[in-house]
Amino acid sequence: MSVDPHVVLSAFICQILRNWVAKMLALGTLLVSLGTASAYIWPSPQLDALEALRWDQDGHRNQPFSIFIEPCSRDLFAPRGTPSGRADSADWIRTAYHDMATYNVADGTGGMDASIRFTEEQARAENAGDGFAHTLSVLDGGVSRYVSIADALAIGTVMAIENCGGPEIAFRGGRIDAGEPNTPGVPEPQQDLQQHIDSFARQGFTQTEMIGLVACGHTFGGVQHAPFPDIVPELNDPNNTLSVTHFDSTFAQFDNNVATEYISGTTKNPLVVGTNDTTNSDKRIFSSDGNATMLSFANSPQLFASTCADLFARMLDTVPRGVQLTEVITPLPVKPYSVQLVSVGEKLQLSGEVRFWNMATANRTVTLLYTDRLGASHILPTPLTASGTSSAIGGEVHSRVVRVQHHRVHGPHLWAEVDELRRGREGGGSGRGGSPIAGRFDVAVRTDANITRLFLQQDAHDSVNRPIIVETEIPRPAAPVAANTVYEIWSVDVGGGASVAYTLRAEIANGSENATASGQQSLLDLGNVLCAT
Ligand code: HEM
Repeated sequence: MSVDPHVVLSAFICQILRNWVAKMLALGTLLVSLGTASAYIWPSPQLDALEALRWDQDGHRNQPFSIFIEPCSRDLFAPRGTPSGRADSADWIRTAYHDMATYNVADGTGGMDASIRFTEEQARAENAGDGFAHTLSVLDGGVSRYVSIADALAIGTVMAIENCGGPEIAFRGGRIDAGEPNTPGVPEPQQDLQQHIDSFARQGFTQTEMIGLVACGHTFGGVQHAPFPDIVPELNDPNNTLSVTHFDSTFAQFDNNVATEYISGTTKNPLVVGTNDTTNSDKRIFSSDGNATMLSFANSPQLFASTCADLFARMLDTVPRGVQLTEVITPLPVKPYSVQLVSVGEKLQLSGEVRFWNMATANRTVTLLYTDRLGASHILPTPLTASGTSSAIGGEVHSRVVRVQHHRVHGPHLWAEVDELRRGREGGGSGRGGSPIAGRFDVAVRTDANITRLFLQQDAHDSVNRPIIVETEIPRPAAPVAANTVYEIWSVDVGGGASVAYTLRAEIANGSENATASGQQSLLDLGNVLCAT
């Protein structure tokens, strides 16, 4: 049998990965000195996925969210594309708040756990409107085994705030999706001030923080006529077809107008100047400290922004007791993507991309280097080509992606130099399996690797839509199928489905220990690492 040249799993690849990780650990001090103390160590499948969703927003390798809030007044669900007066960005922020607002600080239940996705919660009067269903249908596009629905909602919220003029929000990942609806508890406009103070206390916020969080949220969006006909009228306005009375004059923009207009008495906020005083909850809340907090926001856009940055982050980090969030996820200065080592005859070919965050400008030259097994350094002969730029936070920060293709390599260490700055580090190796059309994996396994189990993992959803993993065994061949003197081939047919993503994993008997290592790529681009030694 001939060896599929696209398949290789080797001790050599593992050596690259391990050396790379060791170097990244050594690099830790440098990362600290670059001001990215919380940058994690690549590779980490979960953090890689969260980092990409959080930061690779526009341009090259853009992730699925930001286009839905560009421009920030965009309403994907507007009837026949009319200017509806609504905005996806406002929906996402309100959805996150309503998901969190069930939190009970006393018993640790509720909080950001995507329980708002249950129709039972959405049917409650406290969750009037269809913005929750709209939001989740869009943000579902970012959910995977590494990104929970609640994490996707949190990232969408961060983007909506940041990309629409707001401050940078510290984002942590690791939220866990609820398996059932939470106890009700979202505040409603007809409740009195004491009920709101008590409600926010249960959620973990003081009265002053309540004023802040409501003002921060209500710098976006407004009240729609359909779900709240007793609060706002039908507008019969072709430029506001869903009759939304906005909280301030800039409903798709983060700014302190919600405070300046309130303090100056020009506000049209329907929860302040509504004709029915019973539902004027913003008025009662904003004035509950003699307007001191709102005055401070009106006087200082900076104070408003920094207060909102803190409160929004706390809102998103309010999770059920026992859920452990990650460190704040900052962009990795150097991040490899889709790094693959492919066997071609007796050689290995390296290809892939490296993202340089805010570092490699068009004027800089990027060089990849590697050391061979004897420790000698070499420069990859062909200069790297820029394959695009990506950006985040409304275009404030940019990364540059360079592509390395088909360089033959012989050594285990690889790193990047950006002009005089040596900061990048090398990527792992790869196995690449099967044709997406035929849906078959042929995996070359080292005969001396002592693999006890080889299997594929595939994303799926459980009965309440939480991401789960389905496993497919790759059986040990009944009779060894030798590829050459070093490898034998294990195979599995996975059926059709060109766009299915798989992770290839192995359990390896190492004395009495089992070890598992993995990476994730699509079937078309399986850039994985399987440590088989
Ligand atoms: C006492 C507390 C609160 C009450 C009574 C309240 C009430 C309301 C009401 C009645 C609406 C109209 C919804 C619609 O028509 O679809 C609304 C919209 C909104 N609320 Fe609140 N809210 C409160 C707190 C908050 C907080 C703390 C946040 C976020 C931090 C927030 C964020 C939003 C946003 C972004 C919208 C606009 C939604 C859109 O335009 O689609 N609210 N709120």
